Amino acid sequence: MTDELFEQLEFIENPLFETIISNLLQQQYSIVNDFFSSEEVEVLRNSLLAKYEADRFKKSAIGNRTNEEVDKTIRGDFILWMDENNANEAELIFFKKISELVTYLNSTCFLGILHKEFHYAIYPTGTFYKRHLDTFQNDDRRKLSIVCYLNEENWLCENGGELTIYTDKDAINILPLPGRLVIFESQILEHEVKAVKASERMSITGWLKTR
Ligand SMILES: O=C(O)CCC(=O)C(=O)O
Ligand SMILES: [Fe+2]
Repeated sequence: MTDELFEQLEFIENPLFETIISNLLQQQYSIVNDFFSSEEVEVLRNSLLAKYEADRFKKSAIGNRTNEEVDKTIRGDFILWMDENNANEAELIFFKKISELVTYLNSTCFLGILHKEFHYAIYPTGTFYKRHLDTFQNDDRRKLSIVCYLNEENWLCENGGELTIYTDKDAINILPLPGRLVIFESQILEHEVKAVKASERMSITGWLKTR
């Protein structure tokens, strides 16, 4: 009986996910290049742009959905929440990969992630998101923040828009390169999006949450 159960639950080690876990344990963040292939980034970017052009994005707010306030001196991006239950083909690829990561985290680190929420984001030229923590006073369920960049291949340093993560010792500057995924501890690491100086910065941002 017991043998049967162990057979069914045979565990396959995933080197990429193992790297993410050891990065998180050591430094509370992980940067993964090419988490999504350039083809995957392209379909996701097209999906974002189609919805943006159909005017479905709204001005981002601070605070959570029950307690939100638009303040352009803090953040200037436009967002659209994704609906996993009505996902298009591109979004299904996205959610499948993220779900694999969540399943892995739950089975190896017992993180107890029960929910996830993601939104598309566009930062037009001139916009930014001032230094902040991704948790709310009235809700501490966000455990891990995930950002995935959907920009064109030729994103330049001069375009700005770096994600800066503040650790005890350093400020880590991360360019929003296509396919790059950044994952970090929501309740611990303050971070900011530096002003975009040229072009539009496109991404998907989300959170893995406990109950
Ligand atoms: O786009 C990024 O690099 C980070 C976005 C962010 O910090 C947020 O939406 O809370
Ligand atoms: Fe954030």
